[in-house]
Amino acid sequence: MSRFQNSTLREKYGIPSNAVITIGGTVGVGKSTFTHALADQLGFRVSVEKVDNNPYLGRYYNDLSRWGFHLQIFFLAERFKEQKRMFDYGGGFVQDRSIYEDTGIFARMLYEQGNMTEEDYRTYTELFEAMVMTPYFPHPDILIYLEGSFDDIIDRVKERGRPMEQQTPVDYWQDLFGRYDSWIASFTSCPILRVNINEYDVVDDPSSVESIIARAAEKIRIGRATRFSS
Ligand SMILES: Nc1ncnc2c1ncn2[C@@H]1O[C@H](COP(=O)(O)OP(=O)(O)O)[C@@H](O)[C@H]1O
Ligand SMILES: Nc1ncnc2c1ncn2[C@H]1C[C@H](O)[C@@H](COP(=O)(O)O)O1
Repeated sequence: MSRFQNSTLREKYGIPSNAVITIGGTVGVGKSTFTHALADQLGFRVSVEKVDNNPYLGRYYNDLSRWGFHLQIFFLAERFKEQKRMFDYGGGFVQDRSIYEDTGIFARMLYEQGNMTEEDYRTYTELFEAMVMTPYFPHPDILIYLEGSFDDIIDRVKERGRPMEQQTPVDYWQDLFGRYDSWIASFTSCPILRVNINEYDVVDDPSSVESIIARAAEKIRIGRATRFSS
């Protein structure tokens, strides 16, 4: 079905055609799968991460401290280009992972683990802040945060089978999981909808995604009303 045929579901729940919906959550939780399912249901475009042609990701997993800064700069540049693309289209996007996770989770984790120097971390943070202050960076209308048990998520990482992730020690995923948990508890940059991965089934029960759309629509409506009235 084309994006435009599906826009009736967006209209049914009153989601503005220029909305930007970001999907967050730790590696393997199901963001990319959910991003495509949701975009299909709403008739929105997708904004996805560069994994297959990423020149640093494999090297990063082999040596975090050697390639950590390079990878963060690469992802920042990619997300900025995507941000500009979404801005140029005037919204209507579902985005796979927010830029807030790069800075608030990954870059910070590298720094706190001693895998990024203080100077590099400061340079990265200043670059991020300068980018966020441009007109291309309105906050998304909502962050749909996917969560589940650590064991279920690790099973998904194994099932997906990216070699570089399979050989990464479980401590890395455990640290990331804990950081996501604390990060989302204090996240305030835009409205949040927390969704447990057991609440929906994109393959066998598409109507479960519709109920998430209904809940997200309400948050978007309230978020916009609050933003535009203040
Ligand atoms: N709702 C779901 N039910 C079962 N498996 C899923 C579901 N969503 C994703 N998966 C599987 O879990 C793995 C990770 O999903 P993916 O969307 O790539 O996660 P992320 O983008 O968060 O890293 C993939 O193998 C995918 O097929
Ligand atoms: N900012 C990041 N730093 C380190 N690693 C990152 C960052 N953003 C994404 N990644 C990694 C994690 C995964 O191996 C791939 C794709 O992410 P996914 O959560 O599977 O969509 O890139």
